[in-house]
Amino acid sequence: MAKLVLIRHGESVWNQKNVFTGWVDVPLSSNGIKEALNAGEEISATEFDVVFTSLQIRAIETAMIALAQNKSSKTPTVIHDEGKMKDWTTIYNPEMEKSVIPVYRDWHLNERYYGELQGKNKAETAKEYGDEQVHQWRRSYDCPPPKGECLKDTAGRTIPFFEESIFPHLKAGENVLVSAHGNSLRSIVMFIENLTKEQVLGLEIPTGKPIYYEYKNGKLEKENK
Ligand SMILES: O=C(O)[C@@H](CO)OP(=O)(O)O
Repeated sequence: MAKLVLIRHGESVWNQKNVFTGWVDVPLSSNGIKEALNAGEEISATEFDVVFTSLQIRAIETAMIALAQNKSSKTPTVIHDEGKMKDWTTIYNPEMEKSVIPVYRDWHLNERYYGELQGKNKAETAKEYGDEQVHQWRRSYDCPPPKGECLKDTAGRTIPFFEESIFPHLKAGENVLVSAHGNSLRSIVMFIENLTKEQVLGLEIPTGKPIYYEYKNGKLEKENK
């Protein structure tokens, strides 16, 4: 049996300002760092075999801060893969495998691209375009923000990555941590839990709160902790 833990990054400095972020690469706020520490405490007993994050610092920081609390004697280490080395142990000293948890960063897990809304205050945007229109842009499956990605577009990159790069580790019985973003994770949760377009409209993923699944008998089952 293998465990999958999904964590949305802790609060970012633009979450704190209520600003659309998307692909803008902002760090965690001090509250977000606290959330990452708390998440780490919560998952500290789980020994992870591999970690995946987006390319964005708020998700990478969250993973590394959370794993700093881990009971494992292994050290999370970002593998600078750049596609050149599929099996990192061939480049790094194979001995390292005993002391390292590989952390892979990949753009496919980046937050939904928010297009022209990036950098705009969410409350001001709602005043300008109306609450319902902004809700559709933020939470619907197939209504994209201006020049941005709808959730379906985001799923078009997160789900193939999940199936091709993450799932095989679960099948091999490895425990996997994924540190990503509110909407890139909504697209993954929608896929895992087979949610409808209507159901995903109401799906919110809070910052820094781990979501737990177990892989057994060929499928992922949610653990209600
Ligand atoms: O601004 C963003 O990138 C996202 C996540 O923080 O915002 P929302 O939750 O409104 O989709």
